[in-house]
Amino acid sequence: MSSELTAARYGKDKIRVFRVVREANIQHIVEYNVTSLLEGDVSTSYTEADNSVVVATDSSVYRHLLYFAKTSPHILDPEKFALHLGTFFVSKYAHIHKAFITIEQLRWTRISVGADGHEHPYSFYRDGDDKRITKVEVDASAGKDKLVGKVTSGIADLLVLKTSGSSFENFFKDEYTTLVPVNDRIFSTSVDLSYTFSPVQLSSPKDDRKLEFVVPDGTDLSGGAWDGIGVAERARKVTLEVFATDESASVQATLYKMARKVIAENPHIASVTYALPNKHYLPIDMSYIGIDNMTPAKAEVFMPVSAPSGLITATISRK
Ligand SMILES: O=c1[nH]c(=O)c2[nH]c(=O)[nH]c2[nH]1
Repeated sequence: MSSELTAARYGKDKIRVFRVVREANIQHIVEYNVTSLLEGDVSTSYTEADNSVVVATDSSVYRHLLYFAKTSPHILDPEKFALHLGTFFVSKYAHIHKAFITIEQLRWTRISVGADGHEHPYSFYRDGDDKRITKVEVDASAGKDKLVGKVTSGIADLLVLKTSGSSFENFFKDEYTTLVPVNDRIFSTSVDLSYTFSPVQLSSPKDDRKLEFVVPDGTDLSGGAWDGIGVAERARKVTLEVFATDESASVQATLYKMARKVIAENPHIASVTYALPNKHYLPIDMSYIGIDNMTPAKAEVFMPVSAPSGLITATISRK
């Protein structure tokens, strides 16, 4: 039998880090779960037990992440922070050619206080279980002076439900069809969204603490236009608004409207993928006691079904 190593990637997973940024009158926080993985000329560590090529996951990967959490000017901005960290890894280590940084950001929202409901400068609450996800690849395989940053971000676990404004009719029917068409039903899903930015060319930081973003035409986007935080806010808002207001003919049709709007509102987004489980809530048949709970307008008692669910996915790309 013969075999060979065809892929290898290693690093640190489930790194939990919390950072406070203190300004004179306000404090900012982020809580991240980070995965930081490296690829490069490390095959002998697997095939010959040669640890000399291993940038140890503790001493380098984890300790550098902590150092960057303390010093990076981009810590509050997950896309830029991940690009900064990835750029550092592939720049510092000659034999590391790719870095893969995944950041899951937990929600902390400012508490509103007082009669005017103003935002408190240093008190926060968890206002949702959904996470903001950023996946960054920094690719130095074309050369250490030709770094490319590939960024996909999105949302996970955004649980939503509407009690009307959703139908499912006129679907394909054959001898297996038992599903009854409905013009009004509960629609619930746990939104999994990811959107891909156009790749960015990065320059290796001469000073660790800086990171220049340079797009192919030479325009410096470090200031505003390439705005991961803004995209994330708009994408979450569009997702919730379209979900709430669409007269949904199906999960498929609503998904498509959401994705098109995310692309229309965000010029740097090249494609959008949604994965939407159709979390079924089944009306209970109460005809045994003479009560109509099955016609859509009279359906009030439902059984939430945890499994199975439908799963509707699609990718919509900019033309
Ligand atoms: O919105 C829906 N899409 C489907 O593809 C489907 N299939 C199904 O049984 N119910 C639904 N609902």
